[in-house]
Amino acid sequence: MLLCIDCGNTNTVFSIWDGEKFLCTFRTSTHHARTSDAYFTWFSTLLNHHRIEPDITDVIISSTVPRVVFNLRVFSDQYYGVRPYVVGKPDCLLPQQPRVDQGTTVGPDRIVNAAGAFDRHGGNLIVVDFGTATTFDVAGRDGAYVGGVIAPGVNLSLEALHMAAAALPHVDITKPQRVVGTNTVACMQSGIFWGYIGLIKEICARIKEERDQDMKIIATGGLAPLFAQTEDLFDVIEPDLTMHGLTVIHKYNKENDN
Ligand SMILES: Nc1ncnc2c1ncn2[C@@H]1O[C@H](COP(=O)(O)OP(=O)(O)O)[C@@H](O)[C@H]1O
Ligand SMILES: CC(C)(COP(=O)(O)O)[C@@H](O)C(=O)NCCC(=O)O
Ligand SMILES: [K+]
Repeated sequence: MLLCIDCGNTNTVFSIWDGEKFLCTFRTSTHHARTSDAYFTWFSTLLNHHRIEPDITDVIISSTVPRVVFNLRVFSDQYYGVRPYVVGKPDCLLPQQPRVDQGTTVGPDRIVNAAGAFDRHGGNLIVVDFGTATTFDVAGRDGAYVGGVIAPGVNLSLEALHMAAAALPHVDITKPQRVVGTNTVACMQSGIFWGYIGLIKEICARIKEERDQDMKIIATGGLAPLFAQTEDLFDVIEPDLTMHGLTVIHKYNKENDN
């Protein structure tokens, strides 16, 4: 069985793939100081709770936080005797090489999103990923990551208002009833919600225009359904897209004897 680990700047997600389906998905906050033993304590407790006894033979990791990779490698080695594939490292093969400026680093989550989306939908698409940052990851006709857009994440934007302005409270995002808010919280929610609707529409339209092609738009991340409520922004919403991409890259490595 394959353990897929997707480590974002806010949350780290573990999923076990049995070759046909994901058996379970567990989420914890990302902390670079978490030790291999702490990962195991957390993970094995949840597995016991759900009465899952996996036979983990392979591990693949995507991490947007470089510092956590060391402890995840130790975790994989100590507890499963497995050398993990780490997306973005030279010893993890990619089905398609990213086509970006020389010397630039691409977030591994974005490469994984492009691979996962290409596997399900073919080439020429935009993945909108609502994470700590909101990213637009563009995959070309052959499925390669060819670039994209990085915008501040939804919660990050709300937090920034709260941090910088003494009179603005911490608020959670929801769809406001009206555009014109009649209290502080409603005003802030309106700014972020409708601002994001505009941002998503404008960026996707401009990407399509720039590439002179119609492109499928796939959304992932917890907040995708919230924005899809109002308008037809996405062709499809796939919460497990990054995890699926990890299984695709793992399969590619196996098929190529890596
Ligand atoms: N279902 C959800 N509802 C509301 N907020 C969410 C949901 N899922 C994620 N978020 C928020 O989106 C932000 C990023 O989430 P996540 O996808 O875990 O980011 P990352 O992959 O960068 O770690 C967090 O601030 C989190 O609170
Ligand atoms: C853009 C990101 C911060 C998004 O990370 P996330 O929101 O998933 O935590 C991450 O993909 C990253 O650090 N990228 C490196 C720069 C790039 O992709 O061009
Ligand atoms: K992400």
